[in-house]
Amino acid sequence: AYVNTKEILEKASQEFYAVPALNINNLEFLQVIIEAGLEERAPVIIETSEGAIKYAGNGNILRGAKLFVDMVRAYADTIDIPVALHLDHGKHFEFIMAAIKAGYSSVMIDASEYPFEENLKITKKIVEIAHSVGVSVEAELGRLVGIEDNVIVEEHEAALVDPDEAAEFVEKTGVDFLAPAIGTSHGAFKFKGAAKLDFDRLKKVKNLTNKPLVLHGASSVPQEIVKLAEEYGANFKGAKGVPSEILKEAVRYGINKVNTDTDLRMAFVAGLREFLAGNPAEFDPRKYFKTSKEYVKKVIKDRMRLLDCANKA
Ligand SMILES: O=C(COP(=O)(O)O)N(O)CCCCOP(=O)(O)O
Ligand SMILES: [Ca+2]
Ligand code: NA
Ligand SMILES: [Zn+2]
Repeated sequence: AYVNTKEILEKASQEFYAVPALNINNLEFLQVIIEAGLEERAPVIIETSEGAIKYAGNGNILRGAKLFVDMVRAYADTIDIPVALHLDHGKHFEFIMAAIKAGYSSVMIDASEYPFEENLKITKKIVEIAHSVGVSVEAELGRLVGIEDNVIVEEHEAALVDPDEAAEFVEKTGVDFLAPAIGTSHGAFKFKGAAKLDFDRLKKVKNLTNKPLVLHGASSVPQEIVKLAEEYGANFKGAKGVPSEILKEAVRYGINKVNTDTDLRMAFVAGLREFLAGNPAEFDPRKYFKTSKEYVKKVIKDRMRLLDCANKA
């Protein structure tokens, strides 16, 4: 069934587990996400960035948003696990409104690079609009460090969430779930030294807001996948993610939505490189993504179990 993201996350927050939020840009990732959800009996949160919407719609924003809603609902309306579609990192009003108009379950307004009062004002406006038509809202406090396409934030501006600000922010904006920056970053090259998240801030944000919380930049970048891809020509020197143990701890302290994109991308490209190296004669697009899809599906199923949302559908 096609549901509101808030429904999935409120339950997760009550029961202290988390749900992976899985980014898609094409049909193949959607297919394996749905299969994984059905096999693990897990709730599914699918999300698309603004870049994904541009990509799917050949630059036409409303067409891209509509395409994703129709693709996701074609699956969601025909299966018995809850499925939600979320706009990830909505930074531009045009994309947020297109997602709402197209029928997304929820939208993120990411105004976290602006000063607090500005972020609050912008977020409040989006919440009023979205809530008026039953769409739930995610917002972000603090800044991620790192680069992922157009999700680029200057390193020196990196600032972790201020827990006292979080309480005021949630109170004044009415936002449904919050992404507090606690030390992660987007992409495959996280952390300067050892992987470390600021759990002290996380616990405070949870206690002060009592809202479902979102961890961005949460991919683990499993080394076996990095090695496999490199065996077939990839160059992922220095790739590093969030270790599973740290993710589990984040869930214990109140994280309920775990944004995962890089791990899916790495698994897909490792599988693609391996398949193409071993099948020089293959050119059927229903065949040459086979290994990629198997690897992505396994990453998703493992993460559903790690976050304890398996059998929670
Ligand atoms: O927090 C995350 C995922 O973090 P991860 O990189 O650790 O998987 N996300 O919000 C996903 C970011 C997707 C950005 O994609 P574009 O390239 O389309 O802009
Ligand atoms: Ca941000
Ligand atoms: Na998001
Ligand atoms: Zn993110």
